[in-house]
Amino acid sequence: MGTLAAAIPVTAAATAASGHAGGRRRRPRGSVAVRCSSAADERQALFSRIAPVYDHLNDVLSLGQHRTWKRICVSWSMAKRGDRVLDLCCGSGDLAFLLSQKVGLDGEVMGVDFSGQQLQTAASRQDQRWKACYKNIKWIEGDALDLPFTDRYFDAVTVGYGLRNVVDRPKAMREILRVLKPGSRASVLDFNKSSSFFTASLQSWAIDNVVVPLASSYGLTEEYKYLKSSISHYLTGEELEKLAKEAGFSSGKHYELGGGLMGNLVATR
Ligand SMILES: C/C(=C\Cc1cc(O)c2ccccc2c1O)CCC[C@H](C)CCC[C@H](C)CCCC(C)C
Ligand SMILES: C[S@@+](CC[C@H](N)C(=O)[O-])C[C@H]1O[C@@H](n2cnc3c(N)ncnc32)[C@H](O)[C@@H]1O
Repeated sequence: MGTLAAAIPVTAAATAASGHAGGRRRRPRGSVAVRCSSAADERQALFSRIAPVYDHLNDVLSLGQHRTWKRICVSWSMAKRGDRVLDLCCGSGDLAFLLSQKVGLDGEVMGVDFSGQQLQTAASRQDQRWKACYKNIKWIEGDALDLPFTDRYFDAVTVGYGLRNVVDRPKAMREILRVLKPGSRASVLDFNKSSSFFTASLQSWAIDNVVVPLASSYGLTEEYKYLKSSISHYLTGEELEKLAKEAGFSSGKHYELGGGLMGNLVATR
């Protein structure tokens, strides 16, 4: 049974955003975007379940390194002061907050995620932060496969650990292309599906022997076991570059980070 997937504003500000988003793409009157994918529902539920401890476990399990990888992802998006940018699959907002500092109060940041719980975490983090620029962020509950924005709307898009988790990656890349202005970039950070036996073995060992056991102490064994299987079903850097070109991007280049444990695709429209 699918559930309604629509840009349901999380806050009053987001209500404005969905209006400011250049208007939604028009659907025939009376129609709704219905997500008929139990896999998507399961992932939405998974990320909602882990929302309360997500940030903490990321910091502990990566020894804070994920923040470095996210800064690189945002830097490579080429977002600059005054830009209108999208953090897709924003979760608790790490990349959106980094983008906010890049674009400043003259710019706009839209954080989109289909997990209301993740967005609630993001919104409460925003309330607790003192930097004035963070007022330029709006959180929108929406689906990466059916973005509530008009064509050529954004100057940059970031996706942090999101593309691996969407159920239709080619469709997600086509949506990202659609909402990007010509010549603009998508910067897609995720785990690297390494061709190096050593790196792949280290990554697998760390997840089996550190990540999952610690997650188990929070009652999240299955959620973090999903992490390992999702990486095994992800795309290699070369396949990500091909995915970008097939979606219509003029170029796509994948760079390994963190000794090959992570990777970042930079795709230019
Ligand atoms: C920010 C990171 C992962 C986000 C993330 C993505 C997912 O798809 C998940 C799916 C299910 C549960 C959780 C997640 C999730 O948290 C990357 C850093 C956090 C990782 C959980 C830790 C990865 C450890 C590395 C394999 C080894 C690090 C070695 C060294 C300490 C740098
Ligand atoms: C691992 S988290 C990444 C969060 C954040 N970008 C970060 O870097 O920490 C993946 C996020 O993608 C979201 N997500 C997965 N599929 C989605 C979809 N089809 N539409 C919107 N969000 C989606 C999940 O709800 C989750 O918050």
